Order: sequence, then structure tokens, then C-alpha cells
Amino acid sequence: MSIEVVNVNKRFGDFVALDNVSVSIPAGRLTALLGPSGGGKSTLLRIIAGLESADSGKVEIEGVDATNLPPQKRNVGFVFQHYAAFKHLSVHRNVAFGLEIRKRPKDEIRERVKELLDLVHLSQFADRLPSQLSGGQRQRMALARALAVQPTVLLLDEPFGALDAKVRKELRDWLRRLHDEVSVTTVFVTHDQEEALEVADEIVVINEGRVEQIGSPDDLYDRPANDFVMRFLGPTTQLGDRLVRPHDLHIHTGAATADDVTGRVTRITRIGFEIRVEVAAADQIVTVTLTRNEFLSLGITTGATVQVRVAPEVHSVVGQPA
Ligand SMILES: Nc1ncnc2c1ncn2[C@@H]1O[C@H](COP(=O)(O)OP(=O)(O)OP(=O)(O)O)[C@@H](O)[C@H]1O
Repeated sequence: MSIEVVNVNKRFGDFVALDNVSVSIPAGRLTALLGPSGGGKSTLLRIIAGLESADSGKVEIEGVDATNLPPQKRNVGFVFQHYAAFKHLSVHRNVAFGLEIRKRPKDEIRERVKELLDLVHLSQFADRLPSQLSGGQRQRMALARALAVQPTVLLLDEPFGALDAKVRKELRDWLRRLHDEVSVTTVFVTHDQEEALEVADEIVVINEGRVEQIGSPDDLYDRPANDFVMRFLGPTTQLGDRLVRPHDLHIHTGAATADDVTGRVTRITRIGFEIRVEVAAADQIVTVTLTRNEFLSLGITTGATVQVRVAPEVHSVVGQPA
């Protein structure tokens, strides 16, 4: 393990921001701290970085007890959402900054900055000022700057939060590729479940100062530890007393069996290549998502009587042509 957070507690006045949090973050992986706003993600990241101290508990980085070490002794690099670049320095100088204050030889700095600018695809902008870059380019510069001093751990607090959806998506893909190239242990905060599911190897779900679940994207999505994780990770619908994913429900128009709930189709909506079918069953509106082929083979329209059940073998149903 690269980072061990053990029984960390943090209060702000009476407010409990972190309630006995323990997390193991594996070396060389990309880990997301995911959860709703105010849940404590940034506080945890800041405690790992040494920018905030825990009231009690321990932080270990690469086997070293870092609990009482100042940030600069932890060998972590960090990037925050509203990244403050040195406005009067070129991109090259911004990236070189950490190396210059460490008084590294000029040749080494030149070489390393060149490598990093290549890595983040900003070589042609080396002489520009930060104000002459786009938001996405500035975030890439921030990452290059954080990586310059070869941290063992890279901490990113909503690094793409302020950017528009398209740039965000590009940077997300790019971060994944970058991580695969340099494989420095990376922890990033996000409240966006899609971002976490798409990019991270491991996800730590944090809510109201507590860890709800830790696992791979598949673990969390398919085997959520509780209702909170299930609802936070993706769409859900209620069938009887069961909370399920809309695509894990099966519809048929044959005779009802013991597992079926009978209902009436109230609405059919097409969302991209999926079809969302709403079924009024008993006192519930159940949402079922189907592929276009599944939907067409059923031949249902609004008002039809249908049977709904939880698909017996989810993975054999999803994605199969009807
Ligand atoms: N310095 C502080 N003083 C008082 N309260 C604070 C301080 N820092 C954070 N908090 C409170 O602690 C709670 C957790 O904040 P934190 O920033 O860790 O949440 P978060 O999960 O990162 O949320 P967001 O996604 O909105 O950034 C919030 O209710 C916040 O108001």
C-alpha cells in the first residue's frame, strides 16, 4: 500500500468532517475519492497532503509515518481546481519552478521540463504565459508542474471541475493515459460518479465524513454495499421492496409467473440508443431501460400490460441482441 489512513478524525468546531476514516490506497493506481458535496473528500485529501492536520489518527505514505510531517517533506504533488499559476512566468518556467527552488542543475531542469511538456502535450506552448492558454491546457500545465519534482504521490482536488463538459471529458481520458505512462500513485477528488467510474482503478465512496465503500468500479456498481452507494453510482428504480438498476429489470408480455409484477406501460422515452419504459405496477412507477432491439422485439406501446421482474442472470441479459 502506498497511503494508509488509519482512524482519522477531523472536526471543525462541532462539525464532524471525518469520522474515524481508514483507507488503504494502493501504490501505482489511480484512486478516486467520490461523494456528495460536503462529505469530507477534500478534507481527507488535504490531510494526506499535510495541508490540514487530523485531530487524531495516522497517515502513512510509502511506509513512512507522515502524520506530523509538513507538506514539503511528504513528497506529494498536488493540483487544485482553481490552480494558481505564476502569471508572469512562462509555461516552461512554471513547470521548472519546483526544480529551481530545489536548486537542481540547469541542464537537468531543462531536460526534465522538456520531457514533462512533451508528456502533457504542451511543448509548443513552452514560451507562452499561463493567460495565453485554455483552461484545459492550464490544468495540464498544473499537472506537469506537480509531476516535475517526481512525487511518490499525486493528489488532485477536482482538477477538471471548473471546465466545460467536453474539455473535462478530454482531460479525463488524457489523465488515464498519462497515469498509465507514469503510474505514480494518484488520488483525485470528484463528486462526479461518471468521472470516477470511467477513470479510476479504485473508488473510495465518502459521505457525511464516513467511508461507505471501497472497491473497483465494477464492485461498486454491481455489488454496492448499501442503498447510498447504489443510488450515488447510477440510476436506480424500486420494484416492490427491491432497489435495482433499471437495466437489470426484464420485461415480457407473456403470462405472469411467481417472480413477475404485472403493470401497465405509462411512458416510453428514447435516450440515445436506449429506451426507457415506465411501468405503473401496484402503487409504484418502475423504470426499465432496454436496448433498442430488446424494445422492438417486445412490440409494446403505451398502455400495454406487461410483466416486470429482476433479470435472473444480469450479465447474460445486458448487451445481448434480442
Ligand atoms: N476550514 C474549515 N472550517 C470549517 N468547516 C470546514 C472547513 N473545511 C471544510 N469544512 C466543512 O467540512 C465539511 C467537509 O468539507 P470538504 O471540503 O471536505 O467536503 P467535500 O466532500 O470535499 O465537498 P466538495 O465536493 O463540496 O468540495 C463541509 O461541511 C465543510 O463545510
